[in-house]
Amino acid sequence: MSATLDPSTRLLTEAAHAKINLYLHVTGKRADGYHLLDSLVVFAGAGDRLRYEPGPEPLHLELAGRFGATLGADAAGPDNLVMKAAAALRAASAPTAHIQGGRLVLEKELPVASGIGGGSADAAAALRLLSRAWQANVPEETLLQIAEKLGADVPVCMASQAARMEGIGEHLSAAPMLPACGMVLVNCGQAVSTPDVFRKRDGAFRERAVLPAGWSDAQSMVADLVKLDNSLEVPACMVCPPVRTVLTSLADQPECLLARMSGSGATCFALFPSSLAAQNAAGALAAAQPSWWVWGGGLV
Ligand SMILES: C[C@@](CO)(OP(=O)(O)O)[C@H](O)COP(=O)(O)OP(=O)(O)OC[C@H]1O[C@@H](n2ccc(N)nc2=O)[C@H](O)[C@@H]1O
Ligand SMILES: Nc1ncnc2c1ncn2[C@@H]1O[C@H](COP(=O)(O)OP(=O)(O)O)[C@@H](O)[C@H]1O
Repeated sequence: MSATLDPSTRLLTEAAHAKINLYLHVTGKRADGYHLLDSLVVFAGAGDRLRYEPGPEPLHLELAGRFGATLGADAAGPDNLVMKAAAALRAASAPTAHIQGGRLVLEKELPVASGIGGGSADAAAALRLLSRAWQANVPEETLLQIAEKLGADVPVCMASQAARMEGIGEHLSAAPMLPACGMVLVNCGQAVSTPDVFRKRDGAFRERAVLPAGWSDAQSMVADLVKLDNSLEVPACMVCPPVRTVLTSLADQPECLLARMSGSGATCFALFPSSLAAQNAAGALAAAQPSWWVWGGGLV
């Protein structure tokens, strides 16, 4: 059945969840300048949402949501990662595919250029959604190659499930069994450029982490995570000093188990024993700092 005949909204919407790096070790650097990473990636309930209404060509994108306007004037054009994903999928689709135009609406609820991979999650959501809607029939392996070309974080966002990420982001393996826990995300409002932060990183490379098969509770996970770190936290603080204030504010919250920066920043996360504890902390932080973006809840 073609996507135009299918009235199901579920088929034509996709969540683009925030990607959080529980730790991020920069373990080396490739000849082309890209950095080798070792990271445990999880996905938070927070996210953007992508909707598709199939229609005549051309395909166009509309931006909505809290951060829809932050992306800039040309943001809905061909440089948007959603449109890049659509173009790449169109080129790789099977001859039998039902490619259409119509309207994509991106509800942008995640802060932009903030270390939680919002753009990457949007690109992955577009690949999942349009593959289905267009019956593109693109092999999984080709989809992952397309994802890799769109950005280092896009492959892990395809499944949107906890994973260990290595290489420059293309080597994915199973994450340890994760315990239930709560998470708070805070962004101070300053966009941070990923290449700038990588450029500022200095000093020895970190080793690949040794991880257990799983953790039974949040406390034992944190006991291991504190031995690891985010290699980009120090350079990100040089680029964006308010990250330090955010980390201190998170660590000061009752029941906070760990406060750390995600990706290349500036968004920081804190782990809590439960979603309820995280929601309480998020409420307190949002009241104290109305200009910050604050989210509290659980993992996907
Ligand atoms: C640092 C991480 C960690 O998860 O997250 P974010 O801060 O972006 O969320 C990612 O590796 C970012 O992935 P992504 O944002 O897709 O990066 P890309 O667009 O591919 O690359 C942007 C730029 O970052 C640098 N880069 C990125 C990834 C990597 N492994 N090494 C790098 O040196 C390069 O200068 C590159 O030109
Ligand atoms: N759909 C999109 N959402 C966010 N950023 C996008 C999107 N499309 C293109 N970009 C560009 O990608 C860059 C990285 O964005 P983002 O994925 O939010 O960063 P990060 O991975 O650090 O959270 C931004 O500077 C923005 O200009």
